[in-house]
Amino acid sequence: MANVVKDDGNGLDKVVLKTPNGASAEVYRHGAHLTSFKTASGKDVLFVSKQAVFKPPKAIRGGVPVCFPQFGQLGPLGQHGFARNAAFEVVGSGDNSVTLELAASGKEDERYPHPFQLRVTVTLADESLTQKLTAINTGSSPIAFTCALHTYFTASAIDKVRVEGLDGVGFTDSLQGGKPLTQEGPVVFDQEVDRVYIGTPGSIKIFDDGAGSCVEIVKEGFPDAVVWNPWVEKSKAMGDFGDDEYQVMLCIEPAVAGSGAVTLQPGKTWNGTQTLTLSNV
Ligand SMILES: O=P(O)(O)OC[C@H]1O[C@@H](O)[C@H](O)[C@@H](O)[C@@H]1O
Repeated sequence: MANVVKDDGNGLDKVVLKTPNGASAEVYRHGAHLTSFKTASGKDVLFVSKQAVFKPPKAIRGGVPVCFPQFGQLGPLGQHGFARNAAFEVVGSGDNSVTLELAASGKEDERYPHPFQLRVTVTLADESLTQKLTAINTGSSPIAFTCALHTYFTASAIDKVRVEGLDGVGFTDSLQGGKPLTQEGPVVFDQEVDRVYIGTPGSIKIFDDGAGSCVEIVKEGFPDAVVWNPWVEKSKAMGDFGDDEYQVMLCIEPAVAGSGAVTLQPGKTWNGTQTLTLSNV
């Protein structure tokens, strides 16, 4: 069931999805931002900061900001592009799904004077959720973009979490000026982490020994994955993030980043998806 809520209490519109067995998801029109995914078995998969600001154009801290048409600082635009700051329209819904669209005219930001359509479709099932990002070049010249589904996951405690699936994968370390390194073993968190893993496998798993759960991320179309935890000092420096919240979250972000930008010819379409599936371990 897809239900549009006209005012979430902050004056913003959101769409609530529910399955008959009790799974739910919430997607804001602002940024096509997924802010909640609760499974039928009762697990809250996504983290949203208690300090998050629900005031456009500011991006919401947590859930899944859509970074488009630029990931991070990989281009002339502001950090992570402008889609996460923009108002989307609801253009379709099904039993357990909703599609939101940004019809960009090319006037949104003078540093990116290209028309495009960006669609985000969220489909909910009892223990899984799929997010599909579709970009269409609606202009008359090629466009190039990088992007990410900047997914914030909950963690019972950050020292109880390990990320499997990146062993042997090369990454650039954003905390060392983009130094190229290779992952050895699982990714664990005992300090600030800000890395772009390049050319990753299609499945990455987050094991949370404190919660006795595993979230599998299956991605297509996104060659790369960003792994981020702000740790102590960066948490304190962010106004919309609690000082201690780095202990209960981590970001794994399917991305087009280190592998280089996608070039899309006029009239052509690009798709990227991630499916998040919860299981007990
Ligand atoms: O504060 P923002 O713009 O939402 O970015 C959060 C983080 O996003 C991550 O993707 C970047 O790798 C980090 O460097 C950045 O700090």
